[in-house]
Amino acid sequence: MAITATISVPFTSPSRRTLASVNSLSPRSTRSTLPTPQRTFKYPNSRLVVSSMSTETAVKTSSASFLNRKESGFLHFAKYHGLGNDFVLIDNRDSSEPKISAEKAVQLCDRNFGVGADGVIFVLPGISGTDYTMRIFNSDGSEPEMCGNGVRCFAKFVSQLENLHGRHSFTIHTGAGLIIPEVLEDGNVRVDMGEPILKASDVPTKLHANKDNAVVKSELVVDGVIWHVTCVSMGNPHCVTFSREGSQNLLVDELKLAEIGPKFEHHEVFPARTNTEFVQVLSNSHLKMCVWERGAGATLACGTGACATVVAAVLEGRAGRNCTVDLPGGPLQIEWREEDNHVYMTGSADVVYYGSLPL
Ligand SMILES: N[C@H](CCC[C@H](N)C(=O)O)C(=O)O
Repeated sequence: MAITATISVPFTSPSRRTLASVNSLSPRSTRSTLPTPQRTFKYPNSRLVVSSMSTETAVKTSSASFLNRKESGFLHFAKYHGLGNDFVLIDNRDSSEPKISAEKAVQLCDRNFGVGADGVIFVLPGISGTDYTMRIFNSDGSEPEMCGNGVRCFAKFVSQLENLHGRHSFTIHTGAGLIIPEVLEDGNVRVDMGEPILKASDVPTKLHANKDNAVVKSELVVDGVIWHVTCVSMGNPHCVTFSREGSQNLLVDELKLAEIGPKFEHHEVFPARTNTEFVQVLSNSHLKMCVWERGAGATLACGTGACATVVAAVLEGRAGRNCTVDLPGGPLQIEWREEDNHVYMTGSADVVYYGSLPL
C-alpha cells in the first residue's frame, strides 16, 4: 500500500550570491522567485511514520525554517536519496573540517540505532576556486573519493540552501577531482563525472593489463569460480562483470549478492578494495545492474558504478556509449562522450526529511 506524505517545499525570495567562475565553466542561471509548490513523495510498500503535524501545519513550517536551524548542541541534517541510495547531508559551509567524525558517521548510518543511510555527505567550502567541496563517509566509516548518487543529492541540497531555481550548476572539488553537477528544470541532475581511469595500477588493481594499460574482460577467480572482469575507476575503484565460466550472460536477479559481493570487495587483487557491478545486457543501449558497494554493501543504486558499467560495456563491445542503466532503485542515463572522453550521468535526487540530533 502506498502512503503519500505531502511536504511543502517553499521557496523564499532569492538572496544575493556572488558567482564563482572557474575556468570557462558555464555560469549559473539567474534566480527567480517561484510560488510555493506542493510536492508529494510516494513511498510504495513501506511504512512511513508521518509526523504529528497536520498538512495545514506542514504548509506553515516551511523547509526554509528547517534549513536555517542553528541551535547549538545539535547536528542538523537533511536526508536525501538518489534512486534509494540514501545519505545524510550536512551543511558544513562554515568549516573546512567535517562536523562529525567517521566513527559518528557509522552510528548515524545504522538503520536500527541511528538515522539509517548508505553514507554521510558534507557540503564544505570550495578549494582553488571551486564553489564547494564534497566529502563523504561510507556507512562503514571509510572515506571514498567520489559518489555519483551522492553528488546529485549534494547539488539539490545546495540549491535549497542557496535558494537557487531554474537551471544552474556548481563546481565541486572532490577526491575524484573537479565534478560539475547541473540541476535541470525538471529537477533531475546531470553530472559531468570526468574521465574514466583505466590504467590498471591507477584503478587500482593488481590484475595484469590485457588491453592497452587496462584490464578488460580478464579472468578473476572468486570463490573457486572464474569471472570475466573489466576494471574502471571513476575516482573510486570498480570491478564490472557481465559473465563467468558457464554463464556468458549473467542473470542479475539470480545472484546471491550478499554471498559473493564481499569476496570481490576484499579480494587481494584490489588493494583499496572495490565496488563490484554485476551486469545483464538487455540491448545495445539498455543494461540492468546490481551492485555490492565498497564500504556500504548491497545498495539500491550506485552512480559511479553505473558510469563504470557503461565504460566497461563499451570496452567489451557489449553496448554503445549512450545507455539506460536499470538499478534496483531506478534508472540512470549514462553517456561516455567520445568528443571529450567524459562520462555524463543524469538522474533524480530527492529530499525525504529534515532532522536534528543531539551532538
Ligand atoms: N561506496 C563507494 C562510494 C559511494 C559510491 C556510490 N554510492 C555512488 O553513487 O557512486 C566507494 O567506497 O567507492
